Amino acid sequence: MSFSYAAGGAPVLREASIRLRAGASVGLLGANGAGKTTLLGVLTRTVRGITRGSLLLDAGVLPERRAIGYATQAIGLYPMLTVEENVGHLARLLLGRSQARAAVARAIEEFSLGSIARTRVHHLSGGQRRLVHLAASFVHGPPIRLLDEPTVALDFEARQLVVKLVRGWRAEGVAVLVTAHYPEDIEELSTELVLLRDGTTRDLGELGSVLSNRARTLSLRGDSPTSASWELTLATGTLDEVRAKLGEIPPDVRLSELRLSGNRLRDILLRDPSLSSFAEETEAR
Ligand SMILES: Nc1ncnc2c1ncn2[C@@H]1O[C@H](COP(=O)(O)OP(=O)(O)OP(=O)(O)O)[C@@H](O)[C@H]1O
Repeated sequence: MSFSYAAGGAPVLREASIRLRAGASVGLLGANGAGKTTLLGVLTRTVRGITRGSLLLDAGVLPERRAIGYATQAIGLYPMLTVEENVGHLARLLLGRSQARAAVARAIEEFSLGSIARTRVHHLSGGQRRLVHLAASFVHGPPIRLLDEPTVALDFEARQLVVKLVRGWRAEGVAVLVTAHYPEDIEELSTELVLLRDGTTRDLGELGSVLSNRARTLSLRGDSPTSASWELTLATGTLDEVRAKLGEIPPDVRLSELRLSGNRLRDILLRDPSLSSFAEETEAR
């Protein structure tokens, strides 16, 4: 499908398609302004503009609105209401009074918000607000969950909680679509990758296969804090290649005595492939 914000305006999305599956999580990659939020808006019908074609989710057409939970990038909470009241407001709207109470209790527990449940939102930190926003967005337990930059402002513990929750949702069969600015976050939150560039989506496949095509990196670092020039990084495809490189070091030299440009070797680091190097290369291309 394609999408423009105004008639006659340049399309933000040209050839975009997305396939979400129960129990899988698609990480949507793309530079600032690539159109990720727009794509989520089209999926949820929350943006106004000119859409051509249709977006299909799995084999069916877009399901009923309540089947989708959308945690937008911008936090939408009532600052003068408490955490419980904010989550409860959405629960009543989406589920009705009879089911709302239990759903709110579940969401408060799931997002570890018990200690601040009766605190007004305007007293909360940015990270706490983000968690409340996520809890409210998914209070109705939708089978499809879209998360636009869910890790913004979260500290390490809160971020780990979100990663754990998303993995748990997948295990329950929820279909997830997530955007994040840091490749590490996408790596932890996704099982599949889609790249959005020039308004066109490219299905990159499963995260595991994207990473298995990446090189391991072997770094040998010296003990001079001032000189960066003698950090030696060898990109290697397999562990055998790393062993072969190490094998090039004469056997009578102990690694601890190895000198690089006259400096003593301090540590050897073998890094597994990660999405960071992939993202850097894709953005440069
Ligand atoms: N309401 C709007 N009206 C007109 N143009 C818009 C509107 N919202 C976004 N755009 C434009 O659409 C393009 C895509 O924006 P979008 O927010 O979807 O990108 P993004 O990939 O989510 O970016 P980021 O990573 O910075 O969040 C940008 O050029 C932006 O200026």
